Amino acid sequence: MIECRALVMAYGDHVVLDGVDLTVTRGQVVALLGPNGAGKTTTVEILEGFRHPSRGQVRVLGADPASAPESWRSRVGVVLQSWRDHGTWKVRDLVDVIGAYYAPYGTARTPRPWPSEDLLARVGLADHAGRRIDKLSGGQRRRLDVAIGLVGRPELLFLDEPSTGLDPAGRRDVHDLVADLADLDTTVLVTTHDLAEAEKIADRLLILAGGRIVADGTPDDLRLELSRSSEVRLRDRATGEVSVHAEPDPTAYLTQVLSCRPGEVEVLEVRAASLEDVYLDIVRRSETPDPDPSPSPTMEALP
Ligand SMILES: Nc1ncnc2c1ncn2[C@@H]1O[C@H](COP(=O)(O)OP(=O)(O)OP(=O)(O)O)[C@@H](O)[C@H]1O
Repeated sequence: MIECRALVMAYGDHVVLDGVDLTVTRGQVVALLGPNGAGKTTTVEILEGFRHPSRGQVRVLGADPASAPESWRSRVGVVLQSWRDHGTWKVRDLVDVIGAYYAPYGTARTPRPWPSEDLLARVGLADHAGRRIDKLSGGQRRRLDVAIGLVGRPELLFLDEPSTGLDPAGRRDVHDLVADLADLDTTVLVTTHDLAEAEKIADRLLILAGGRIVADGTPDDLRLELSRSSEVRLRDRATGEVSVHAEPDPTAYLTQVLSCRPGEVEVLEVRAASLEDVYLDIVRRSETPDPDPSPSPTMEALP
C-alpha cells in the first residue's frame, strides 16, 4: 500500500526527513508518532501527493503520488483537521455532493460512494443528517470529517489526529470505527500525539524523530524490546517488608523467587515500562547525540 525508500525532505537548509524507509501492507492500521516538528505532516503530505520530496522514492497504491491520476486519488481518503467550509450546508448534502465525485470510480467489488445514510449512521451522525454544519458541536464536526474521508470507500485512509476535540464516548466511537475499517480491508495511516489512542487503534506504531523512523513495531514489541527492566514489588508475608527490584527478565526472577521462597511472598506486583516511558526514551535518545559512538542496542533490536 505504501513504500518509501530513502525519503529526504528539506525546506531550504532545514532537513526534516533524512532517509525515511517505510513499508505498509494491506489491512494494517499504522500510527505515526513523533514530537512536534518531527515531520509527520510532511511525510503524510508527500504520501498524499500534496508535497514533493527533495529525494527518494515513494509509491502509494503502486503509483507515484505526485503524478498519479484522478482514479488513484479516488482510492485514497484523507481526514484533515476539522471541516470548516460550507457552514450553511446540511450535513447530508455535503456528504452527497462530495460522494458524487466518487461515483465514476465505483466497481462491482467496491461500489462508490458509500451511501450517505449508512455512512452517517456509521459515524454517529444519523440524527444530525439534516442539520447545518455550523450548528454542529466540535465532536460532531469531527465525525463529519471522518465521514468525508470515508465517503469514497478508500482502500487507504490518512487520518490526522482522529479524536481531537471528542469526548470519551466520541473517542470510543471513532476508535470502533477505525477497527471496523480494518475489518473492511481499509489500510489506515493515522498521525496522533495520543499514545493511548495509538496503542488502542493501531496494530503497528512508527516513531519518527531526528528525520528517521527510529522505532517500528506493535505496542507490545516496543515495550518488550525497548524496556530495559520492569519493576517488581514483593511484600514478605511474615515481616510485611516491601522490596522493589528493577529486573530485565521479570519472569525468570519471579520463577526463582517463588520457588526459593514458597509461601513467603504475600503481595507481588510487576509494572512493565509504559508505552509513554518507552516513547519518551526513544525520542530523547534519537534527538540527543550519544557520547558513546557505538550504536544503541535497543534501536538495533527493532525490526
Ligand atoms: N512549508 C514549510 N516551509 C518551511 N518549513 C516547514 C514547512 N512545513 C513544515 N515546515 C517545518 O518542517 C518541520 C516539520 O514540520 P511538520 O509539520 O511536518 O511536523 P509535525 O511532526 O507534523 O509537527 P506537529 O506534531 O507539530 O504537527 C517543522 O520544523 C516545520 O517548521
